[in-house]
Amino acid sequence: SDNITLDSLRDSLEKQEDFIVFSLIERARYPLDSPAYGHSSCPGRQSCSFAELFVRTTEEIEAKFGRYQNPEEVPFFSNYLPSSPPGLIPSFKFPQVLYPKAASVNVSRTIWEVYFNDLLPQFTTKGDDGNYQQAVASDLICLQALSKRIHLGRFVAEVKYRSSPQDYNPSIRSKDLKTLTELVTSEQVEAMVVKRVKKKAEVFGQDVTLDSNGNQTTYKVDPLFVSNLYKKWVIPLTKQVEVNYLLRRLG
Ligand SMILES: O=C(O)C(=O)C[C@]1(C(=O)O)C=C[C@@H](O)C=C1
Repeated sequence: SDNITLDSLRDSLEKQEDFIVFSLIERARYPLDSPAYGHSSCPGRQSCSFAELFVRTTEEIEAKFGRYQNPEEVPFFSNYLPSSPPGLIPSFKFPQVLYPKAASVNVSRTIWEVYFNDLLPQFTTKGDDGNYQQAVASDLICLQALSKRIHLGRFVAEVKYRSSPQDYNPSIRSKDLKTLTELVTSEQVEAMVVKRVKKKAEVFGQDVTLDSNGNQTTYKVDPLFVSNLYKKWVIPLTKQVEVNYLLRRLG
């Protein structure tokens, strides 16, 4: 856990951008497919959407096979997860970096709501092609990628705190959200991230054609949508995770 530095975490955040852009591109292959988000029957509960049922069921299987042994992974429906049968998962000791009382900081609910209500209709076309399983499987990949990125804020906060606890302690004690937010903010880094993800969306998502007549470049996902996603949601939620984590750091 001593090997983790702010630079290594920023490196990880940068690599995760590739996966986030690719997963958005993959989901954008299908239209909105809105029936997948309407209600269907859900065992043991009154009702839930087809998408929610798919995510719950997949998380159950992934939990059994050890996905959440890695503290970087955060499920959307932690209440229903089964434990793994003894001996199934090869043993591995993940470094324990997080402060136990702050590790459970979680914005999964917000990510879920923002993704389905705000984001999805923006980067998919209108329409229904019946590929509901494929669409929600791609949604889950996007959701997991966004959640992992945003919840990495817990590790970023831990590393920042360890490097200068004296800077943070007074604001943690007085629960001063404004100062804590200022302390974790680097506007320069944020501007660079937003610019870089736009470029990645341009490079990874441009439609490739051999036709040299039309020189109008088109993209599978609008690069401006991707940079706005980061500016409006991904970075602010990461900072919210950082601040909420710090608030529990002395508990
Ligand atoms: O790199 C950091 O220091 C972070 O805290 C991560 C992050 C981000 O979400 O990309 C968030 C807050 C900072 O203002 C800069 C960047």
